[in-house]
Amino acid sequence: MGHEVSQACIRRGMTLAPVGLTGPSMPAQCQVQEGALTLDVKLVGPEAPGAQKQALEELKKQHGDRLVIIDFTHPTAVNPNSELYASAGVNFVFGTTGGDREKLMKVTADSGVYAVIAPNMGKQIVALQAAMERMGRDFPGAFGGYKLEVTESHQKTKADTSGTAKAMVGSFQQLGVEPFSHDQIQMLRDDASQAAFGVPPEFSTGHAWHTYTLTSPDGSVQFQFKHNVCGRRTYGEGVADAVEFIARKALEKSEKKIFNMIDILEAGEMK
Ligand SMILES: NC(=O)C1=CN([C@@H]2O[C@H](COP(=O)(O)OP(=O)(O)OC[C@H]3O[C@@H](n4cnc5c(N)ncnc54)[C@H](OP(=O)(O)O)[C@@H]3O)[C@@H](O)[C@H]2O)C=CC1
Ligand SMILES: O=C(O)C1=N[C@H](C(=O)O)C[C@H](O)C1
Repeated sequence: MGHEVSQACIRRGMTLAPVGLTGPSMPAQCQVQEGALTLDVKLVGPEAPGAQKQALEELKKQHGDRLVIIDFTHPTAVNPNSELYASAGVNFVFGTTGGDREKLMKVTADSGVYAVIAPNMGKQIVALQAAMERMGRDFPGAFGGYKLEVTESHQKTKADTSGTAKAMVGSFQQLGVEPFSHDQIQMLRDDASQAAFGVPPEFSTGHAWHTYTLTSPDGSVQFQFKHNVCGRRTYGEGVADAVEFIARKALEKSEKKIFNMIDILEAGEMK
């Protein structure tokens, strides 16, 4: 996702910072290619204590509120990274799923930085999430007694359960489905079950397929909602929308500081 979001931001005319934070197994630098452009990015890993914070503070000194950090890392980095951004006072767009989400929201709110935090940046999926949230609010209990089944398939490197599926389950619960916990979400992470689910093999290293099935108590009525994404380009485009949005909110000194992608869609600012 680091490459995908960098490329999308370059396509929108933004400037990519020459420094990025990374995890323990990454090299000291990488190249981002978009069109005819090739950019070198220095990578700062977590090995040297304080180096990541120092890198952020230097970038902030140079770019002020025009600097937006984009985080697509790992569930184990969700809380340490959000604490790092909060302590360095940098605004951010956060697509990483998992971690302690309540703590993430609290640290961000207490810090006063501007942030977009969302488990899915794909415009049409954000619209589906918004529609399901609204249906849950407008017609609570409309699917009373229905049984929910959720299957999600992602590349085998994905460490956690789909954050999007978890958010959708919240709306189905509002609609009155039988009790359903996140542990009941069926995760597919191996080639054989992904092929049986219909995922094209060329996307085994980057896809997100979700199916939600709701069945009436007597089995006579069934609803199915699906969103199947091959590749990751759609998220990169959503991230570029989020970066433009949050940079503007910071420059305007907006009173509301924390947003999700539904807020951006509702503001008419997803391209
Ligand atoms: N909101 C959305 O629309 C989307 C969300 N996602 C989410 O984004 C996250 C990343 O996905 P993806 O790019 O596929 O994952 P990858 O595993 O391909 O990449 C994650 C990168 O983050 C690095 N990393 C690990 N720890 C840290 C850290 N503490 N600080 C900085 N970098 C770190 C890893 O380095 P190393 O290998 O050394 O650990 C790796 O290079 C997942 O949570 C995924 O669910 C993905 C797509 C869309
Ligand atoms: O890891 C991914 O790829 C994705 N992660 C997000 C999630 O956990 O819901 C969004 C999308 O499914 C892609």
